[in-house]
Amino acid sequence: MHLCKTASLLPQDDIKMLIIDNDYAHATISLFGGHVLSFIPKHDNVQRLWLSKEAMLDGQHPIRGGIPICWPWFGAHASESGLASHGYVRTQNWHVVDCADEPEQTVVRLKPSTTQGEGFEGETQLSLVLFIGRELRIQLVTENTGSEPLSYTCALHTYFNIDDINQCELTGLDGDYLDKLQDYQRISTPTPYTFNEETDRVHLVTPESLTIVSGNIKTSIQSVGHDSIVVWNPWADKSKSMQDMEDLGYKTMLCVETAVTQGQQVLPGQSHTLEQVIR
Ligand SMILES: O=P(O)(O)OC[C@H]1O[C@@H](O)[C@H](O)[C@@H](O)[C@@H]1O
Repeated sequence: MHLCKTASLLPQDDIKMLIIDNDYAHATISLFGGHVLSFIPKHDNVQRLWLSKEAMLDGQHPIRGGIPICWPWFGAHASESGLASHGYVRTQNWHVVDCADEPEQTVVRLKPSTTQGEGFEGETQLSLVLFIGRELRIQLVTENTGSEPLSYTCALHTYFNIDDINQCELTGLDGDYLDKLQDYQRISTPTPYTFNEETDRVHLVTPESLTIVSGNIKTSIQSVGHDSIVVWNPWADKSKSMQDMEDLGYKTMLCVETAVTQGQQVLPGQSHTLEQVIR
């Protein structure tokens, strides 16, 4: 396929990278995983995404950082514990279906090589649509092409770049969350929402807009088509235990994930779009 003018394909390590460089932003997308690794809007030149210095770019392991695509399940598989966490499309090769330069953005559509895999019965078409301009809009579109109703979970598992987790506040969430570190106990969201320990929380709320404020970096996040927001930081001990994360990596990242954790139903012939907009 012909790439649009603002796009180029470059090999890096064992992965093909799609680079978008237009008047508004610079972005890097790994075709392994359909995975956005970097988004820098040119009006402020601030990197919005965090990528681990130890990330494995070998085209086999999931990439630690950027925006992993979790699909067709989020977290552990519901019944088969041996299957990969967060599904199988983040470790698949994706390809560019089309790419278009518009006046204020570049629009890129990617598809994985297959949507079928062990642990999932659905017949589907899956696309990732990226609108890269002053903001990054990312849409994960699942179409049910089979004759049976479909149910799945998914997430845009974004790792945000922050100055310092100890001086970071997340605004826009309230109500209770389910604490994955305490057997899914229901706990009330702190105000202000700041961080001083390992955090792995499923907020069963659907705010349209959230903001992460940390030093000079202020990132706004809008979500559509979700049933939850997941907030994750592995903190010190877990970072040390993870091969693909530098020991102090947890200090400069916060995952705020636009997610469907409760199960999305899609009727035959219908589709569902999970969307996150990052400014
Ligand atoms: O190491 P992975 O599979 O990329 O997952 C990272 C984290 O992802 C989060 O979404 C989960 O809530 C955590 O439980 C998990 O540890």
